[in-house]
Amino acid sequence: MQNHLFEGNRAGMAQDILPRVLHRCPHVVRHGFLGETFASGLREHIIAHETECHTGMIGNAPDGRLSTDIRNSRMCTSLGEFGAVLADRLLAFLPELMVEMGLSPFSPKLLDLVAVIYGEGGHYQKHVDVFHGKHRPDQPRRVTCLYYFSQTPHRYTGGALRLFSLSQEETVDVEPESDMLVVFPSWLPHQVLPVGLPSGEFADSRFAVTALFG
Ligand SMILES: O=C(O)CCC(=O)C(=O)O
Ligand SMILES: [Fe+2]
Repeated sequence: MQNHLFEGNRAGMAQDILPRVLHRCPHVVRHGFLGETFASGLREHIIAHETECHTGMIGNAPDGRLSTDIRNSRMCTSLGEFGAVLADRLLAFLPELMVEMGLSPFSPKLLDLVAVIYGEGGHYQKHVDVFHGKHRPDQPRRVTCLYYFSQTPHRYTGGALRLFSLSQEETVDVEPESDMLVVFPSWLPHQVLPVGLPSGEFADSRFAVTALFG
């Protein structure tokens, strides 16, 4: 009898909860997250540190060879005071953002924070952020926060963030704006659509900070 009840509940859950998880792209968008002064200050900071922005590659070949096939972007970890301010604000906001996405709140810990710059030919193929690679298997990522800080209207082409539901049937395209925050669970598949940079100017690139919490 108990088994029947359990089976019944499980079937109910599958009908009720699974489709909502499978076909949803849980995410939160906040326009004007830290103010234009912060966004333009961070932009000027990164432009001044252009020489410290290195091409970020991913080892996808069996021999661990790095390539720009999966991801073509430059990364900068020298965010100065901007990084600390952003991390603090995100830590303060995350509990309410989790509730807004319908996900369980947790005590977030900052795992990674990096500025990512996409110029001509920049892109990031569909991926999830959950795995931290073989170096830190003990710290799975739970939430991805993206803070965009290219000037609006932007001078690059393309570059939308595409979110996919787990079923792959639903997609949401988010057009980055200056001082905009986007948050989603790190298990959600997502992609950066190809970027063009007609001016060729580093200052006109697609700028974002990726902050990962676990
Ligand atoms: O910049 C974006 O819109 C997404 C970047 C991303 O997926 C990542 O850094 O893991
Ligand atoms: Fe990602």
